[in-house]
Amino acid sequence: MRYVVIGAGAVGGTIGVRLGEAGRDVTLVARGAHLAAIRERGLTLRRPEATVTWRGPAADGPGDTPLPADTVLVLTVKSQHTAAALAAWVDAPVAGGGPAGERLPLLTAQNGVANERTALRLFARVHPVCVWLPATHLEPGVVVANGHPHPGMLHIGRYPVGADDTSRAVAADLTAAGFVAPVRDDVLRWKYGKLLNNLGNGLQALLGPDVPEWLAERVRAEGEAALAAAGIAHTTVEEEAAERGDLVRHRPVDGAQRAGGSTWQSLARGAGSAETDHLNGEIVLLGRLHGVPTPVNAAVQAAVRRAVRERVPAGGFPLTELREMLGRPAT
Ligand SMILES: NC(=O)C1=CN([C@@H]2O[C@H](COP(=O)(O)OP(=O)(O)OC[C@H]3O[C@@H](n4cnc5c(N)ncnc54)[C@H](OP(=O)(O)O)[C@@H]3O)[C@@H](O)[C@H]2O)C=CC1
Ligand SMILES: CC(C)(CO)C(=O)C(=O)O
Repeated sequence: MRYVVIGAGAVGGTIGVRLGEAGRDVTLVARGAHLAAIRERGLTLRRPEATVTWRGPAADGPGDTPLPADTVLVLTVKSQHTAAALAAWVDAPVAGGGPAGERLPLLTAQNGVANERTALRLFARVHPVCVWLPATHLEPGVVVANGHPHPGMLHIGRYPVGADDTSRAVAADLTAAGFVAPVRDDVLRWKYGKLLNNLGNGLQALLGPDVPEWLAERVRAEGEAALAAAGIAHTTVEEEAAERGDLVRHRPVDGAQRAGGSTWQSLARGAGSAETDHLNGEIVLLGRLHGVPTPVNAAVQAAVRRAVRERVPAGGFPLTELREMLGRPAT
């Protein structure tokens, strides 16, 4: 199988370079200064054990040449970019006839739980991936992958349930590339468990590493209540941690710890958007549908949108203002 990684940033860059190192045929899709840097100097992947530079095909879209029929598309853009990325690829011609949306499997290797439904409107074969992979992308052409001894854990299945030959074949390639890659019949249950974990992403992006415990607990408690009211199953923290065990731990790279999670990185890069409306926003949506109040998740959404708009530096949002937004002024 060949892999086209759409959005070769922190996660996509790590997956793509590792698959390439394992001898798989990989094309990295990127845009802007990052694409220019990859084309000029290759993609540098810094890891705890070594730094490697990947030099292979890099593209900004599908182009006119039909994609080989054994291509697997791996979507690794942030959730707010999913619809645009899929629209660019759905009608790409495939060798032997037919468009990518009908012929090719699409992996959604992203946080959040809405990408799969968005994808299934356009792609007939959607494979959710639950991504545990600590990586950082702050400068063009460079990705830092802190996972050790394995770069990450990638649970894979078929949407909406089950697993098939493609899930198993991709898992085998990911395993050959060094990842822990369990095949799951219930991969969405793992993704909902991960969603609860990712409710802290926005708080970390706003406040930095010292997020008050009461805030982290409130976003999670609201999340658990909304999922329970909606009748949605999710993995527990303990279940996920037991699976990961010592297989994927954070290790410093070039003497530096990982700076912050994926939403923190969006603010640190001064990106024009963040993923929070698809993480905390998913809980707010479920709360509205099922009559569960979710004021803290809604405040985090609003605060992150404001931080993006006003270009607040990562971790630089005043806690007092967040408290005001929650109707809980500083005492
Ligand atoms: N970073 C991490 O450690 C982890 C991230 N995740 C999840 O993985 C997903 C990806 O996150 P992450 O890797 O951090 O994100 P990044 O922003 O590092 O990488 C995504 C890349 O995709 C590019 N992109 C966006 N739209 C397009 C497009 N239409 N065509 C080509 N390139 C495009 C972005 O460019 P631009 O910068 O211009 O927008 C960016 O370079 C998210 O859902 C995230 O929550 C999950 C676990 C860990
Ligand atoms: C779990 C965490 C916070 C770190 O890997 C992540 O998923 C992210 O950065 O988005």
